[in-house]
Amino acid sequence: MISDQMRNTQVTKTAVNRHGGMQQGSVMKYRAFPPIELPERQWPSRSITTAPTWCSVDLRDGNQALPIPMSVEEKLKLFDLLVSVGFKEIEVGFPSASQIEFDFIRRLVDENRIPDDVTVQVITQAREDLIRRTFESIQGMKKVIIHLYNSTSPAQRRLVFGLDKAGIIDIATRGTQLIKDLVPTIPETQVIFQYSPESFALTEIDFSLEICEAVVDVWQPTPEAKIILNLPETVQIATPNIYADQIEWFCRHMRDRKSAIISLHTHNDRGTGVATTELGLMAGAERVEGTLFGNGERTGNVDIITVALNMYMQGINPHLNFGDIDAIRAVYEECTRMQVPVRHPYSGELVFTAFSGSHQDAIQKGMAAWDGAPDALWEVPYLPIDPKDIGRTYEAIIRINSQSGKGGVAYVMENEFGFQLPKAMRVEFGKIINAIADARGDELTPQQIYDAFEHEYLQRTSPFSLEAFHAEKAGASSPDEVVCRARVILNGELYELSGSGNGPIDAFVRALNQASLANFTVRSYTEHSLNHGSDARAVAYLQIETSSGRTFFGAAIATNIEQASIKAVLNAVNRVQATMG
Ligand SMILES: CC(=O)SCCNC(=O)CCNC(=O)[C@H](O)C(C)(C)COP(=O)(O)OP(=O)(O)OC[C@H]1O[C@@H](n2cnc3c(N)ncnc32)[C@H](O)[C@@H]1OP(=O)(O)O
Ligand SMILES: CC(C)C(=O)C(=O)O
Repeated sequence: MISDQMRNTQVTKTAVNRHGGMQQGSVMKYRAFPPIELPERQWPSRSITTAPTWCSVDLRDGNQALPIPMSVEEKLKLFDLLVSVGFKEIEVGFPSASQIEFDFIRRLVDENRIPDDVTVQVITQAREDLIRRTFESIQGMKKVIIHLYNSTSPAQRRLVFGLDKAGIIDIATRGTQLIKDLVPTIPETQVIFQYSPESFALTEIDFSLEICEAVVDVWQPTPEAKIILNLPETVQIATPNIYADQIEWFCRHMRDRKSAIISLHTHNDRGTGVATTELGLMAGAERVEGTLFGNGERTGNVDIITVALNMYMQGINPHLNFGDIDAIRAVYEECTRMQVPVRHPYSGELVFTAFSGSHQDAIQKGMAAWDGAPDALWEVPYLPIDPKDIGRTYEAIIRINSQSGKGGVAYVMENEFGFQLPKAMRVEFGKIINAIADARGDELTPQQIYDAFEHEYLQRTSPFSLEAFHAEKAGASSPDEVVCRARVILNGELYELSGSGNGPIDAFVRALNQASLANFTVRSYTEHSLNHGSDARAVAYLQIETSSGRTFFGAAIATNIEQASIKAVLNAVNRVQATMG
């Protein structure tokens, strides 16, 4: 008979299962991983000072997570890329998994594609047939890392293997022994042995140590011929400090630390793969397995590029070269059919781009202050590293939309088109661009910004236009005076003007004012050349103030600076007319 209480429990469970959704109230479905007892942990006060040994697992863990695993040709291409980036250890596959995996490894050997300073790694489960097949695949290699794994966590022991701890240790030690027995069959190959207690991070720490020491006892490594103990965070279940504690605990409790290389292999389920890896290094590990851009099972493996460039930005040479990140990304995307998200650290399309005004302003000032000397400290706000170090250009740093400000607009005008707008003009033009971006509700391209500049300042040919202008020194009696003659068209009518002043602009302005064609004074004037060589042109920027106190800029381009400045006067006056009528 079912009691009322049981019936109620069943009803509740059915309801939860049918409707799905997150558990409300007390969350009973999950629990925190127990902390590691490590009262005198050292890692929090350590820092990373040197690069670890990097091992790329793109061609194995990355590949096994792809909807369409890579072909032999794709794997070859990615392998060459990994070598060119500088990886000295590369896990090339799971040779017993498929013919493609096997054939790829054979191509590497038969076509002599493995550089002498690169060691390839192959993975196998602790099963005899798979181990033997693995040995077939590596025949003829000079050096290889054979990577044996079996899962050790309580859940996997119970659910996957149906074995107790002794049974799990037996799988690992028998696998190790078989590999050891087979090594003499490939005397031309130097074999390094790697063991992974898969799901290490979910395993009781003393059992992780017990199984690794059992494997060590079989393999018998020495300080000269070390074993690699790879301690994976196969699935992330805790905050990064727990993994760091696990690594430090393990290193401190090992019997023979000097005969082992401690390796990290983290995933990203909680989005903290980089953090766990960095803390794991602080906790004593000396090797890191991961992938480019973090490809891998589920949320991926740790992104080695991020870890390496995080070191680089702290002044540590990572000994991996990501100097052309876009080319690396292109090969990666082609081979894996994965896409690097636009906000991915260092490599995403938008990660060196600022849309917002205050960021743009600070970047523009930072870039202007940075002198580019090799020993100059990079301190451009909002750009943690110089994009050029990884082959990104400065062009896309500042992009303009309605969140942008005058600094960004000025940056685009200068960097894309060579216009050094005066400070006050930036304010005026910034507002014009902001209004356009707001109205369009879209990003403005540099060309659209230039077009707006041209339309607003350079192409103001009515109601005034200039037919001719000539200025010369007044003569010996007034050496500081300039006289000018100008032919100006206003609303289709030609005016012949003359005036004098302390320079051509002053003379022209006086001529316009004396003829009562306009009424203004000049507030500021700047000029610079626009480009060099035979087609050198000059740009003039001129700010006028009307009798009512309003100011307007005009700008003009011409092959000589005098022409540019006189046209800029009329362009400014035309803007007054267009605005005030
Ligand atoms: C965390 C990781 O990334 S580990 C690497 C995982 N990578 C891959 O699995 C990719 C390649 N794998 C494959 O191609 C296949 O799984 C193969 C070739 C390895 C094995 O194939 P199959 O034997 O057909 O299937 P399958 O993988 O399901 O085998 C499961 C069996 O292996 C056992 N097993 C799983 N892992 C191991 C291991 N490391 N050592 C020994 N036995 C293992 C399981 O307990 C299970 O045994 P059971 O059949 O008695 O229940
Ligand atoms: C085999 C091990 C190292 C692995 O891939 C993992 O734990 O993710």
